[in-house]
Formats: sequence, structure tokens, C-alpha cells
Amino acid sequence: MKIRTSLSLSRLACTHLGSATAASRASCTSCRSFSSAMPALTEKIEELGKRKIDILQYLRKNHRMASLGEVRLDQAIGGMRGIKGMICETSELDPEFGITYRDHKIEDLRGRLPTVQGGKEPLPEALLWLLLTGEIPSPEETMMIQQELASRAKVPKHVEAAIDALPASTHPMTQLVVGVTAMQTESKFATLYRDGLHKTQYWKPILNDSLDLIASIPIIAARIYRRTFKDGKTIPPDPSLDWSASFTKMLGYEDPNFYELMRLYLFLHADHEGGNVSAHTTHLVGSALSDPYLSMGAGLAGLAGPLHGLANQECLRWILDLKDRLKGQPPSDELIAKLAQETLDSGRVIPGFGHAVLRVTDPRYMAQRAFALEHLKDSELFRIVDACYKTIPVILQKTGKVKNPWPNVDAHSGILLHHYGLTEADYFTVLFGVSRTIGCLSQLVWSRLLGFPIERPKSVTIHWLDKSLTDTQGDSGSLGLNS
Ligand SMILES: CC(=O)SCCNC(=O)CCNC(=O)[C@H](O)C(C)(C)COP(=O)(O)OP(=O)(O)OC[C@H]1O[C@@H](n2cnc3c(N)ncnc32)[C@H](O)[C@@H]1OP(=O)(O)O
Ligand SMILES: O=C([O-])CC(=O)C(=O)O
Repeated sequence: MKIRTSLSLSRLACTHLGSATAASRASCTSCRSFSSAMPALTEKIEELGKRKIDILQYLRKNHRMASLGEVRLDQAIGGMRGIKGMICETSELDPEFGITYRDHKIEDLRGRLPTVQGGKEPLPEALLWLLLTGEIPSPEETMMIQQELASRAKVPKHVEAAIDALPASTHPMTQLVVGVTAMQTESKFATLYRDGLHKTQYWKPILNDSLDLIASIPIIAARIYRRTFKDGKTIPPDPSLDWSASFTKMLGYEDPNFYELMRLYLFLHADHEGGNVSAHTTHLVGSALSDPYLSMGAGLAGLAGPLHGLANQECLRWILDLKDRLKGQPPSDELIAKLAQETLDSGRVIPGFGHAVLRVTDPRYMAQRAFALEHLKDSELFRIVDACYKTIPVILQKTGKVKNPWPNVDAHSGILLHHYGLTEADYFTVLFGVSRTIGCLSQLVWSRLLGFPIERPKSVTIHWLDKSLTDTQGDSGSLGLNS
């Protein structure tokens, strides 16, 4: 499917050493780092980077010791909620309004980012451009990055072999982590670092590796799907299609409405500021100058946790369980309340509800709900999700401890995928992971561009807490408690 423009683009040559011969370019360390990283995109990132670096330098010089807030004991014990301890440029999460991508709300971008001709949903490759450059791309720029990704989409044989060495029953997220990590052999950053690349240049091969990985991860992900859930025969990428449609086709689906859903899905799940588990892990590992393949592999391992990305598979299971119990009857508040209470009583969480930062219904949930209202209004599973949307927050509120009783992104995605035939819940987080490469790797490019150091917060022992807090609060401490 084509974007709303016709543009013929050849691969752009390296501008760094404009007139150098191919042989001299191939032997030049700096030039090799530039050679295939899209000069038009690189220049835009560099331009914005200069402005941001100036601001950071000014702030460092004039406000170095300014406080961003105290750190309380409950935050140290409670997963560092609310501590402002890192910088992320690509997106920001407001508890009341949800995520903004470079200051643009989800619902605004759903009318502004380029789409395919005749389509409605934003193209994730256009979002990648926005996250990297801070600018909404033109259709021509979107086409440029789309073609760039299509030309980079390839997976070495040893990566396929590494995945194929695992039993087909291995959880798809484990296979994804293995595949992405095995791609590390391709890292240009790792090679250039060993060759002595100057630190101000790191971000360029990081960008180069990131584009390669974003381009290729759909091939890895589709291989996993085909070997675990289908006949094992792979379907090649289709360079005439956009990134999402080509991926969907590789999975084995060709419904244009499913292509639209996947564009929306891959757009919505891409980025959620810096502190979520997958982004923060990618950032942390990357701060040690591990390359994008290793950093993203680690981030994906974090995404595979049921309190984070894996919640979407748990959600579909929960809803299917409810459907079985309904035995064809319309969903009743009583039955939903009963199942929810059983889940809570057994010491489990209700998947797809709650959030560490959000205090409203996730706008990503609302975007999926809007899609469902348009495309699958009559689906039984949608009716169940709709009933849960009205019933579960009340039940969670009654517990008195859940800070956010409202649904998050994971509460909706499963039934949409299920509607188009992708029913294998264990696979859902892989789709999330494919999308998240866009956000995590854009963050990684920016972390290296801004020259952030290795991340290393301070930890303390319970003894240290006991001693320093009780000394300053004037009580005698808890030293006798366990004796
Ligand atoms: C893409 C994403 O990652 S979105 C999140 C996906 N995860 C889920 O949907 C899983 C279900 N939700 C949860 O487990 C949580 O709401 C989280 C992990 C998302 C956020 O956790 P927190 O920030 O610790 O939430 P909060 O401060 O509200 O937790 C307070 C208590 O409420 C409980 N709680 C929070 N959400 C839920 C829930 N959906 N069901 C039952 N209990 C819940 C917590 O487990 C905690 O209980 P505890 O004090 O007995 O340990
Ligand atoms: O922000 C979080 O902690 C979790 C989340 O919704 C995401 O990463 O998409």
C-alpha cells in the first residue's frame, strides 16, 4: 500500500566525505559510521541535538545544584515512583492526560501523522521520524524512512538458526530476546567503538544500528509466529508495503482492516517516556555503551513480565475465561464482579487495570476502543470488554489500595487481534516488543547524542535506613525488633 504521495528515492549517499572514493570511505572509521544512516534524518536530529545540548549546558552551568524534589522512604521502598531521576526527550507521561509523543497527544496525532492512501491510522514509521527529530514528517519524509527501513530489512542466517535451535514451544518472548540479541553480530556501533570512535560520534552508529534493528525485527517476530503457531513456512517481507502491513503479511494475514489495526497497534505501543520497565532497562543497559541489540534485548526481557507488556496475554485469557462462564449469556455485572473478586482473593492482579503513573483511563485504551466501536461493534468479546470497562474500576476502587482503577493499554489490544484471527495470546507481547523498538531505540539515540553517562543510582541497606532515619527522628530505632 502506498503513502499519499508518489516519490522515487534512491538510497542517499554519504555526505560526510562528499567526494571521497568508495574505497577511502570504506576504510574511514567516521565515514563508515555515517555511510548508511540517512543523511536527511541524521541532519535533522543533529540540528535539534545542538539546541538541546546548548540548553543542557546552560542549565548545568547555572542551576547545577537545583533540587528536583526530595526522595522519601516510601519511594525508595516503593519502586522509585515519582522520583525525577532521568531525562527522556521522546515522550512524556502525564497522570491525567496520558502519553504525549514529542508534546503531541495520541488523539491529535491520529489526524496529523501521514497514513497510507485511503487509510486513517498513523504510520509507525512516521512516528519514528517524529520521535527522532521532534518534527511531524511530510509524506515525502515518511516515504523516505519507509523505504529506508524496507531496504535494511534482513536477518542473518545464524539469527534464524539461533531461534530455530529453541523448541517451538518456547515462549515467543524468549525467542524474540534470543533473536534480537543474536543480531548483535551486526552492530556497527560495537565495531566502531572498538576501532576508537570519538564519543561525540557514538549516536550516529547507534542510529544506524537502531534503524537496522527496527527494519529487521518484524522478520524475526514473524519467523517466531510461523514456527510456533503455523506451519513453519516463512513469508518474505513485501517492500512495496508499509512497515506494519509488510509485518502483518509476513505473519500470514492480508486483510486491509487488519493492516489498519496493526498500524494503530504499532503506533500506540511505541513509547511511554523513560521510566517504564522496557524503556528504562534499554536505557540502563545502553548507558554502559552496550550496543542497541544488547540494550533492546534486555528491554524486551523486561517487557516480557506480566506486570508490564505480558499483561496483554493475561488479559485475553481472563476475558476468554469470562466468556466461557457466560455460556452465551450477555455479560452481567454480577458475573464480572464474581470473577474479579475470585482473582483478587487468590492474590492475583486483574490484568489490564491499574498503572504506576496514569490516574485516568489510558488514552491508548480509548484509541483502541474507538477502533473497536468502528470495526467490531457486534463482537461478543468487545461486549465483554465494554462491560469490564464499566464494572471493574468500581471493584478495584473498593479495595481501597489500588491507586488507578482504570484500564490501561493492555486491557483492549487482545480482543482486537483475536477478531482478525490472531488468537494466540502468548504471541501478543511480541507485537508490543516490535512496536517498542521505535520508542526505546529513539530514546537510546538521544541518550548518546546528549552524552548521558553510565547510570548508577545509590542503593542503601535496611540497616543504613534504620540507623540514619531513627537517629535524625530522635527515636531509639528498631534495633531490638528481631532480638
Ligand atoms: C504496558 C503496561 O505495562 S501497562 C500495565 C500492565 N500491567 C497490568 O495491567 C497488570 C495489572 N496491574 C498491576 O499489577 C498494577 O496496577 C501495575 C503493576 C500496573 C502498577 O503497579 P503499582 O504502581 O504498584 O500500583 P498501585 O500503587 O496502585 O498498587 C497498590 C496495590 O494495588 C494493587 N493493584 C494495582 N493494580 C491492581 C490490579 N489491576 N488488580 C489487583 N490489584 C492491583 C497492587 O498489587 C498493590 O497491592 P499491594 O499493596 O498488596 O502490593
Ligand atoms: O508506563 C509504564 O510504566 C507502563 C506502560 O504503560 C508502558 O510502558 O507502556
